[in-house]
Amino acid sequence: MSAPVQLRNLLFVLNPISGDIDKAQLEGTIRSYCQERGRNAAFFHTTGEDDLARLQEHLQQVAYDAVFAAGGDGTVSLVAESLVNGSLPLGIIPLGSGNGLSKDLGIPQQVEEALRLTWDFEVLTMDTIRVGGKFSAHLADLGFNALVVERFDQGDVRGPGAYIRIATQEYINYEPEQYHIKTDLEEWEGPAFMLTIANANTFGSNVVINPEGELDDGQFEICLINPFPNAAAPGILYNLYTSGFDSSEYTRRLCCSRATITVPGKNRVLAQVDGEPLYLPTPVEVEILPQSLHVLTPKKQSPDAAAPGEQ
Ligand SMILES: Nc1ncnc2c1ncn2[C@@H]1O[C@H](COP(=O)(O)OP(=O)(O)OP(=O)(O)O)[C@@H](O)[C@H]1O
Repeated sequence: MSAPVQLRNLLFVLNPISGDIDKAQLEGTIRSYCQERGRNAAFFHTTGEDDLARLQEHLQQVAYDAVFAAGGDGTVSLVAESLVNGSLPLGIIPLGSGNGLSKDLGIPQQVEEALRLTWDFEVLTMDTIRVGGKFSAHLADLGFNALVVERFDQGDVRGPGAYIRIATQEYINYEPEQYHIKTDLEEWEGPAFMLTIANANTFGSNVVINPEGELDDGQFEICLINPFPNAAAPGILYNLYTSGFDSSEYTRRLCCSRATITVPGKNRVLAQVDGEPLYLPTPVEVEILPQSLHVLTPKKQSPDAAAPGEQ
């Protein structure tokens, strides 16, 4: 699987509802940016219904050199799944409220700067994960955060303020679940406040749940936050925002390439997968798909000489 050196025909998958940006204007910006650099831009609009099947069908009918997700984490995950195990690279134009994977990849958060990936890029071939049969490119979890993501998804208010308000309300009465985890390397059993299955490092909120995790090492991490007394909460939060996940006595990470997660007494469990809440049947089987997705990332050292349009 190798990506073409020059990208000419580009598909932009747009989520009309993500981000607070005018999409007609955005299409115009993308179209003229690409035209000026000799690229062709086509657009695919998500509807919220059958988007994966429709996109896969479209990609079978029309040949592109790369597919860009212009939306939030959900749109990025959708486009990534349509490209997994294929030869086309994924580009990301971050528009959502979190944009976790784009941040982990070092992609600029401004549209005009992210568009530079259409002509100036490196290709990373990263791992992806299957969690209970669902595709995940970034982070999935069971426990407290999954509950907050579900409540957030059901509410009308967006943004970090709404997320923090819901998290504070839910924290007061939250009862941690008991989990049994069997990986290809070890076994763990106990209660957990939160259990994150991490291919990447950082949530869109900038919480670093999996410091040092590599996107292309053929492994994923299960990051556990064990139940903790209220007095320990500020310290744990501080660690999460300062890449200090491993410094707490209440946290632990299991590194593996396969795992079975059982939740005693439950035949399904609430999860969030790449930002989307859903129920997974238990036991939850998790496996890595090594080096299964090409992604466009900014060049580490862009040559000053290469001007737009020269490629
Ligand atoms: N045309 C549409 N109408 C309604 N919902 C849509 C449409 N297109 C996609 N969706 C839904 O949008 C969600 C994905 O949103 P996305 O992640 O792109 O943006 P976001 O929620 O604003 O960002 P973030 O995930 O970063 O918070 C999915 O649940 C998908 O089903």
